[in-house]
Amino acid sequence: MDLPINERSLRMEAQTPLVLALPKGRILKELGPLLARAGIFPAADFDDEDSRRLRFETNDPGLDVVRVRPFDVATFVAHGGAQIGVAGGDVLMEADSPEVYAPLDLGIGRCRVSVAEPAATAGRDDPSRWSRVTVATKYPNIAQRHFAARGVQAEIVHLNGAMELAPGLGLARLIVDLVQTGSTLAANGLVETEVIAQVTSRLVVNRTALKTRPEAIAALIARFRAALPA
Ligand SMILES: Nc1ncnc2c1ncn2[C@@H]1O[C@H](COP(=O)(O)OP(=O)(O)OP(=O)(O)O)[C@@H](O)[C@H]1O
Ligand SMILES: O=P(O)(O)OC[C@H]1O[C@H](OP(=O)(O)OP(=O)(O)O)[C@H](O)[C@@H]1O
Repeated sequence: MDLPINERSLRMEAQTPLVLALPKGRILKELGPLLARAGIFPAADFDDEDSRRLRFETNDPGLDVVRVRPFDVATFVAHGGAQIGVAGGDVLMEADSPEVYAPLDLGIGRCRVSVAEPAATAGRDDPSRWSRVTVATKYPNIAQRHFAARGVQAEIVHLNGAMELAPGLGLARLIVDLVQTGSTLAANGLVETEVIAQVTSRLVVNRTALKTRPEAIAALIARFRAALPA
């Protein structure tokens, strides 16, 4: 019997593996044990840093994983290329996408997004009297929103790393960056002056996929939830 086109495409979609986008780097290292407790075992070369493959099957024929840069997890999930992913709260705040739903805090990648400035000048004048300030950051949206809420216009110098160098080299007065132990700031003569947000990594889901494949996605969320430490 011929099925109507909509029903046919829904059935085909239900047979396609879900794609889980995972961030390369430090979060992936912390995520390993959690994936194992959730019963998700990617193909053996997933852990091989020399492998050029980016998409991997798992022990579950209904689930593939892709390994992408941390910021790109939000983009893949927002566009529906990956239906589910793991992203830091910093990345989610920066992307601020209505298509990305974050139902589960995984409690890993714990740090904060903060403002920092040179120890030598910190506290010298009153920030509430500034009308503008130069800020070096890889988080232009977070920084702009943070200062705009205080009536200060942030002029952003967009860097992808080593923000801590910027004040000393005259690129910006302040930085907005991640802080965990504070040792990177201290090693570069900076002090944390304000915490903008606490950060952990979240399980994220594409909102449309949540409607089109609700059972498969709910089952995966439940597996991650059950894998969290009590
Ligand atoms: N010092 C830290 N302590 C704890 N979590 C951190 C720390 N630095 C980053 N994170 C978390 O890990 C995520 C990925 O950071 P990581 O440093 O691995 O990648 P990145 O250097 O930002 O990525 P890229 O390779 O694309 O530049 C961040 O988005 C944040 O949520
Ligand atoms: O407070 P701390 O414990 O010192 O951690 C903070 C540092 O960690 C992150 O950098 P990362 O090590 O990921 O290097 P990156 O700049 O290449 O992203 C962040 O950008 C800080 O530089």
